[in-house]
Amino acid sequence: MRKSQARNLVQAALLAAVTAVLSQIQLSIGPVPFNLAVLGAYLAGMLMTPGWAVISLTVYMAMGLVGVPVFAGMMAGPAALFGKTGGYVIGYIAIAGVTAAARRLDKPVVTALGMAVGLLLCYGFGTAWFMVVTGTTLVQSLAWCVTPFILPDICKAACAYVLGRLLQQRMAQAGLLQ
Ligand SMILES: O=C(O)CCCC[C@@H]1SC[C@@H]2NC(=O)N[C@@H]21
Repeated sequence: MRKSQARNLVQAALLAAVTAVLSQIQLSIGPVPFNLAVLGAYLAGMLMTPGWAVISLTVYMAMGLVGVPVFAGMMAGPAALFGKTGGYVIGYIAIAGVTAAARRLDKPVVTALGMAVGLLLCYGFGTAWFMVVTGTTLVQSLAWCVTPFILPDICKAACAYVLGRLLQQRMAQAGLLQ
């Protein structure tokens, strides 16, 4: 295995682990919890190529699927992934991939747009999944799955942008950035 590939693997694993930890910083505010997993997905997008960002969040999802308690509230297993909030976990992969693809163009506005598109995809998967699993109407699902999170999730995106830029600079100095 080439050195750069090994480095990418380690970074992807680290960001999956960071997302797992951030996912546990949560508040139960209704059927969908508030947590910081989205921040982990954004950081993966800020720090890795699109392919590796997608791999990182897929590893996060796979860890949860096989029983590692990485989902919100230390949940794990197929029942958790296919439960009412499982759609967001697919959405994290979209956030990481779209953010990373937008960041490649190296324009703050494009990165912000990519972050917004990723979040919309995450909300789309999360809400559709929630509706299918619970049989809730669209209006009620949006009230539970999207409305309470818009402002906090924008703040998470802004934090990830600032933190990501700082880490990018440090990683570039250390020769770790692609
Ligand atoms: O069961 C899980 O691990 C998924 C939890 C999903 C929480 C979603 S992610 C987008 C939105 N922002 C939050 O803080 N909570 C919801």
